[in-house]
Amino acid sequence: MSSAIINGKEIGQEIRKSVEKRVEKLKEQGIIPGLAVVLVGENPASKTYVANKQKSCEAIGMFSELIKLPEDVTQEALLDQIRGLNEREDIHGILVQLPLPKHIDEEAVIATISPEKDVDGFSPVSVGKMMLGQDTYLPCTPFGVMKLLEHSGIEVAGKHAVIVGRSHIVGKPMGQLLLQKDATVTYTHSKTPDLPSFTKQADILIAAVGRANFITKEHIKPGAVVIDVGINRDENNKLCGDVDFADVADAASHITPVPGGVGPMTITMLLENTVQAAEKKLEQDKAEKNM
Ligand SMILES: Nc1nc2c(c(=O)[nH]1)N[C@@H](CN(C=O)c1ccc(C(=O)N[C@@H](CCC(=O)O)C(=O)O)cc1)CN2
Repeated sequence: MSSAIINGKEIGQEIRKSVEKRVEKLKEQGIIPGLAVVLVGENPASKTYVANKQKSCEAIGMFSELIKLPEDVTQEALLDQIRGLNEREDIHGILVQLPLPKHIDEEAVIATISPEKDVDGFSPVSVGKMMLGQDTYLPCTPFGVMKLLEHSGIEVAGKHAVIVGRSHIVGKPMGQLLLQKDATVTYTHSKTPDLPSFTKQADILIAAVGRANFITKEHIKPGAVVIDVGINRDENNKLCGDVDFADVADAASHITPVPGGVGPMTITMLLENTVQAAEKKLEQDKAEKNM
């Protein structure tokens, strides 16, 4: 069997074109959607992701501002920066690049971002709303996976989705979004005994465990859709996912590559969420004017 490769770069570009049109519309009404990106320290991967986020914003006419803080910034100084951004009229979305240095309380930082500007969808308010199926900003990576499935014509309802991984930013919300589309969801993780006995039941397998080439053919039911959320380096320092692509490709009906699969969708959905935030703010301002 040969599998269809889901091209996240292409699908992401298509979505970005429609987001760009919405940016143009906002600009006609005097609004430039603005994203503030807070980067703490010198983590090389984080620096690359942040640079890509800024470049992607600028490419579709959005405004982006980088707030670069030293590795030893205090918790209070970081919270002050976020409180300041919460008040700014020209900033519609705020994100704090993760991971943060160990001395910083990540949960407190995320909880300080105003829910109206939480375009990463990580704050307790956003997570609660997502769980309840209410209107909110969805976390960009799981949101991007849902878009990949939709654009690839993959039906989710009635399917058995198995998630490998239980992180707050990918695994947990991923299962929730699939559940909301009527999939039957099983969560597994690095400590699940006899993992293949679970993953082999998956019509849709989401690998988000953070281990290079961890998922092999023995984990896959023939014809399964395999979505690789991992971003790792192998023993030769080559970028790779959680799925051993060469081993699994023939068994899967559809598969995402790394790079070029889920990764580009994460930034695409960040653009979508930020434009949504600017649109909501405009509507709110109009409603207040008419009161
Ligand atoms: N505040 C956040 N922090 C982090 C998030 C997040 O969504 N919000 N996710 C990850 C990192 N990340 C975005 O921040 C991210 C990772 C990877 C990619 C991507 O496009 N990957 C490319 C390969 C890039 C490369 O060559 O290294 C791909 O897979 O094709 C985008 C965004 C953790 N932190």
